[in-house]
Amino acid sequence: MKIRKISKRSLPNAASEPWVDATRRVYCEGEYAFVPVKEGYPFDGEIPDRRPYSGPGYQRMGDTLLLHGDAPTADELAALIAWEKPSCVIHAATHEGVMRTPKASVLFGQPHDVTFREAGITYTLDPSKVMFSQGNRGEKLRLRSLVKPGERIADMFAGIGYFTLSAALAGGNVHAVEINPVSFAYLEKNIEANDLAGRVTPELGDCRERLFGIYDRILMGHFEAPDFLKTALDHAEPGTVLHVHGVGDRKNDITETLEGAGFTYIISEHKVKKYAGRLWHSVWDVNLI
Ligand SMILES: C[S@+](CC[C@H](N)C(=O)[O-])C[C@H]1O[C@@H](n2cnc3c(N)ncnc32)[C@H](O)[C@@H]1O
Repeated sequence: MKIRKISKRSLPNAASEPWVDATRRVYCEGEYAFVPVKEGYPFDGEIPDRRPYSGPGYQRMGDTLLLHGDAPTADELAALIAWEKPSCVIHAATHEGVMRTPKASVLFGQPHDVTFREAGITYTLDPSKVMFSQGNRGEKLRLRSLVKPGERIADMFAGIGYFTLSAALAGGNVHAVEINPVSFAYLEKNIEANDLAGRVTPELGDCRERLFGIYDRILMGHFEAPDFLKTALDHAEPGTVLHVHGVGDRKNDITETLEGAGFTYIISEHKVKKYAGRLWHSVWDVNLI
């Protein structure tokens, strides 16, 4: 690949130059950027073409990469590090227990807090300590489109603010309950960072004991959420909407609990993301009528 060697600082100015081959990636080392040059333009030298990374999928969070599923081979890991130049690579084989704590092994570097933006929201977390799924992005955006300003909302499983921040950004007043003190500390940080302190009341504890009064909308972003539905219904009335997450087919469990509690309802199912094998992570929207 033909390149021109320029300082990294002048990279933004160079982006619109006619000689830049924008179909290839710029390679950076230290203070310098090696910018691919189009055919027919002067160049400073040639470097070997880098083969695009083609190993297992990953999430980038700040300068840290997170892989799920099977651990990468040594060659795949080396290729990923060469391609992305992260400061840390973490493999989370699975998430454990009710707190959904990552079962993480560090493959490269030292885990640390990372800050990144997703759909206009800033998140800080340490991916080796708490979970974050980019697969929930569509559901967060859907939630944002549903929430109306001033709604009283309970988030029973707030985590680091996965759904709380989206609901608050849309104008809801969110009571955000989280049982894990590590996640809770990030939740508080993320509320501040997004200037949402006026709209979110965070509370550390078990949602089965912490909900208070009646809500217009109840967020139940946990795979075992159908088992918590009775608690949620104690804080609901006709007009309340519940978003009950689960893995596999939990619709019958949900409707049985609703009918047992004497509610009439409309229920609709939305797929969030593939979970494992043929299983889906879904959310059932329940409108109480
Ligand atoms: C955010 S994670 C699940 C996220 C998302 N549904 C996913 O896996 O794609 C669920 C959160 O609920 C919290 N949690 C579990 N049981 C709880 C309880 N009884 N009360 C409050 N929070 C709880 C966990 O600590 C965890 O942070």
